[in-house]
Amino acid sequence: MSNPILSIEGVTAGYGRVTVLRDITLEAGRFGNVGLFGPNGHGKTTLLRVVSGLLKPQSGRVVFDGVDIAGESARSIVARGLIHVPQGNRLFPDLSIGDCMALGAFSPHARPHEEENREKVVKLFPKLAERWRQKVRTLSGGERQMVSIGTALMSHPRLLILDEPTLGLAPKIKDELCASVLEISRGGVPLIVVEQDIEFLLELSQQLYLIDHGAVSTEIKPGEKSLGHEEIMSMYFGH
Ligand SMILES: Nc1ncnc2c1ncn2[C@@H]1O[C@H](COP(=O)(O)OP(=O)(O)OP(=O)(O)O)[C@@H](O)[C@H]1O
Repeated sequence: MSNPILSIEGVTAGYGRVTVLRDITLEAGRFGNVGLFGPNGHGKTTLLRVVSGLLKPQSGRVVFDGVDIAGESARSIVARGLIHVPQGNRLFPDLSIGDCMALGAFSPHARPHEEENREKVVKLFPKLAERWRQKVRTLSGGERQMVSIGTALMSHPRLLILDEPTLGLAPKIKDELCASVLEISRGGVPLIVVEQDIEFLLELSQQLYLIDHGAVSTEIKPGEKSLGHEEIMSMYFGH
């Protein structure tokens, strides 16, 4: 057991006058990977946006590696090695895969590791190596997701956040992607993952938080309780 690399302490946040997150407290990186789950629209993405500096919280602290980063710019948070892969492949369509990878390594802390990280990405996603000069707009959904995660790995993450990485993927591609995410985790990068596929989330995570109406309604730590698929579903939908 190690210290958490990230602690979210009493975070309240929202959009304009609408409050979405209410006094959220959780931690990541102490036991391994953290899985976040819960019904649609209950604030998971909003929480990730607060962590990565895309949304300023109304109150609370986001402590990454001992420093409160709440309200810091997204750019400086990336430079700390906290990397967020948002939902839905937000990539520049006219860049090639190679360009995306170079862009991922732009941050000063990532540049010295560019070559080693490129090798890791190519090993993890051999399909990308075959299409290195191909433009993003010509890629399939699965390939774009690989580019998104590959670009994040080029940023030399110390903590990697994935928002619904398997969303909308066909079963075979999804299986490939799940295997790659598990491989990333075995490589020692702690993950925070939002995912609707509970089986995958249970396989990947050592610690789980259920986000319900913008608050943590259940936390499951290793050894406390082991939840199966059916119990998780009943937490989701009620009895
Ligand atoms: N940019 C925005 N402006 C205003 N309201 C927003 C914005 N983004 C999200 N919301 C609102 O915040 C609430 C939480 O949305 P959020 O995307 O965080 O939920 P989620 O749990 O990640 O859902 P999903 O699983 O569907 O992505 C929703 O009511 C949504 O309408």
